[in-house]
Amino acid sequence: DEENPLDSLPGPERKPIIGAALRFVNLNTREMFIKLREYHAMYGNRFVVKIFKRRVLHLSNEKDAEVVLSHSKNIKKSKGYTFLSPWLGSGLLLSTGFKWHSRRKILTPTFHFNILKSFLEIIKDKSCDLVKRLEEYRGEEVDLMPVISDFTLYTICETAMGTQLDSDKSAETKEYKMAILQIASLLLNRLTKVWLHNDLIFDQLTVGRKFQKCLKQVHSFAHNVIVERKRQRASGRDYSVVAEDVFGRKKRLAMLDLLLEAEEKNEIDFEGIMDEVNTFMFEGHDTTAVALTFSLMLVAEDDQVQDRIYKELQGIFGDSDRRPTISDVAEMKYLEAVVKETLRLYPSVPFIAREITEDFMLDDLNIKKGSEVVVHIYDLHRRKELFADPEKFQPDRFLNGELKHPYSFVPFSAGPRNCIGQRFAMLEMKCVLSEICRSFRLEPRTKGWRPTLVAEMLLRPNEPIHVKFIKRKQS
Ligand code: HEM
Repeated sequence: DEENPLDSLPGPERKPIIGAALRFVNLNTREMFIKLREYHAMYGNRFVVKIFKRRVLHLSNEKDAEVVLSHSKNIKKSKGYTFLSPWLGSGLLLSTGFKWHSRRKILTPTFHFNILKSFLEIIKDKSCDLVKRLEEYRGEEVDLMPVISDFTLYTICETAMGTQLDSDKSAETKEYKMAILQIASLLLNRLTKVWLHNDLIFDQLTVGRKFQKCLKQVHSFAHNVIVERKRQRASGRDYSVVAEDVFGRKKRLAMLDLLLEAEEKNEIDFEGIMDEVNTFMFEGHDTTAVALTFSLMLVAEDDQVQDRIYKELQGIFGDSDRRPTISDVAEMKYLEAVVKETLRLYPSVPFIAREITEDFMLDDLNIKKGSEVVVHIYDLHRRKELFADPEKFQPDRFLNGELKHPYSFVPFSAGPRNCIGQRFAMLEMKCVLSEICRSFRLEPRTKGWRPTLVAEMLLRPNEPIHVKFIKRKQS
């Protein structure tokens, strides 16, 4: 084990050969989250955890985050992400090098303003359905996560693949929904259990077999949707305008249509389209679901914030019950600050991990090829040097002037590998929150209560979050 400058940094005790391995044996995801916060408090914004030969540098200050995230060469995801590859293949999240560059170029126009405008039509419909679903609770407490997850899953499925999971009751569709929900949690479970990392062991166990079954269902569903959409395009119908679904609703543009256009120009092949569709389904569903759940929790317990949101919406819509346009959404400045402040406190992606492929300098510290670097967005967002009274929910901080540093707030990451779906996500979150806040007054189950947190790949509440939705006016 050769000398490495990282060994000069603080961190948990490095025993000969095993390093700090014993400290991490048998920790569940909640304990792991707490342990890393403890290390951050003990060792500061740069510390190293060495396990056997693996050195992981943990960072949580804005200057270091800038150097790492803006690096143009060190864009390779770290080993932890490899468990996702049977599902996402070499889709945008996982790919690197030339493949990543060319895919990023093809996919960027998918999130262009004009295309987002057409996705807003789907988001509005799904938001309306969600409001109706919340009405059915008649002011009783709602366990948010499952209800909100359905909303984000239905929304991404229709925008990504043009498929309606909610109204299509076929067995295949139901199976797909179950499989998508299960597959992500099986993967995260694997990530946090060292003995499941080995493929041979994993594949033999029930959890591994369940994973394979879900994987097959998810892949075969996506495959069939793509083939069907391709067939329709080949038959000469302009799918986005003419075709109608089984309910007589006009089919709308989906991300898949743009990928099929790219295929017609030989920019991507069938397998590539599968990978990207699966990647959108994975990245675009849970991330927004947790962010919306935390937003609703925070809004429900802050009367002042809720009044200001409502006032802003009244200013835009008056007493009309028309649905929001893209320029209405752009006008929701206070609501945007609420979403940002939620993402500051509860960043859906709490850390970003890279495998270093080229030596680089962090000030005077040489970070060598082969090391891993983790940027802790959760701790960065809570630095008191950057955000006064950091534990407090204060949306105003995003209205009053500039951030102290461009890398002090990075819920969507930053630099070349930032989130390609961030404008879509903000549009979706603002649209649905505005529809909810126009229709209901929110109340928490217990004021001041906060869930404990677990960080798998996403930051999640460890207990259910309950909110009451009290109808504002009878329709
Ligand atoms: C609140 C919602 C969201 C948050 C907080 C979020 C956050 C992030 C972050 C932090 C990354 C960088 C991950 C890394 O470097 O390891 C990322 C990447 C990505 N996100 Fe999002 N995301 C959200 C929603 C979405 C949506 C709705 C989509 C798709 C429609 C999406 C698609 C992607 C893709 C494809 C990447 C990989 C980009 C690349 O590597 O070039 N995300 N996201």
